[in-house]
Amino acid sequence: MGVRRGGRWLLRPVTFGVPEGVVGLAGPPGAGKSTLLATFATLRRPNAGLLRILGHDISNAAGLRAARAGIGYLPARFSQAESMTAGEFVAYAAYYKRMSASAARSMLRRLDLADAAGTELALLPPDVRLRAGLAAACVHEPTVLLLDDPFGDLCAAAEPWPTGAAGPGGSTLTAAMAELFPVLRTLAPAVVVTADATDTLTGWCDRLFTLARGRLTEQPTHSAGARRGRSAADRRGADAPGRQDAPQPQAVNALRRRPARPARPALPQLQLPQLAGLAGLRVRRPPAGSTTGV
Ligand SMILES: Nc1ncnc2c1ncn2[C@@H]1O[C@H](COP(=O)(O)OP(=O)(O)OP(=O)(O)O)[C@@H](O)[C@H]1O
Repeated sequence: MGVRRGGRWLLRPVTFGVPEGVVGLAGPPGAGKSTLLATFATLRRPNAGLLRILGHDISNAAGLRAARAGIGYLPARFSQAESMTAGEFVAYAAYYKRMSASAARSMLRRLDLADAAGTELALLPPDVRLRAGLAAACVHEPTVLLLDDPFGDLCAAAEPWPTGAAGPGGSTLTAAMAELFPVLRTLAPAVVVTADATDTLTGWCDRLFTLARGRLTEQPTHSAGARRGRSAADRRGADAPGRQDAPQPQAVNALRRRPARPARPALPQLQLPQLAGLAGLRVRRPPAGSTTGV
């Protein structure tokens, strides 16, 4: 199939298949990754050729309906829902997928979101917010999971801070990826995940492709074991002996090529009761022995 947009081929007509496992798709901004993923998600039609999903030809209504039932799709910017709590967001997804509220609750538990369920998406750290997005995309247990730039916020959070101070850094990103990728593998038999930088996905996927100037090219994936070994080393901490001589993780090198973000004004450090007061809420103290803290 082929995909065109804005008068040019984003994917020149080509025959290919997406196998089981985790398939990475990397390419520079504007290369067409989001458009290709939206095509896989059946939100767009191919401009040439035929697209079959799970054996269904999506050019007829019955095939389209059957294919859609097996697809989970997380667009790049689901943050429009940021004033919803994680629990509301997953419940809303369940409602639209005609799943029960208990399916939503079970997915929240499965993605370790029970404590975060009552917190607005905007207030959650990027990795937890991503897990909420995954829970919403997978509440109906899809066979094909399409994730558009899911690590974008994590990558941005790992950038050095514009003040010049060291940010959380690539080791935090690598540790988060080391936790997220095994989870991704359990969510659907086939997972397609995009990123701007190839290095972000190298070592994590079973197959890795780049999309540039309308062509898909398969790249070496390197072994996931090497990546796991590196993340274990990263988690041992920046002060570990020999750390400074060690090669930088590839993900960090990729981040360095990103343009710096504008500086954010420093926020005063407020305690929970003050924040709640600003929002007009009353804070209930947790019962003694509670681990949630709120
Ligand atoms: N609404 C539109 N109308 C016309 N052309 C568009 C439109 N949106 C995007 N395009 C074109 O499609 C190209 C691919 O956009 P797409 O968002 O799929 O790229 P991408 O690789 O996902 O990039 P990014 O990571 O920046 O989202 C863009 O370079 C642009 O030329």
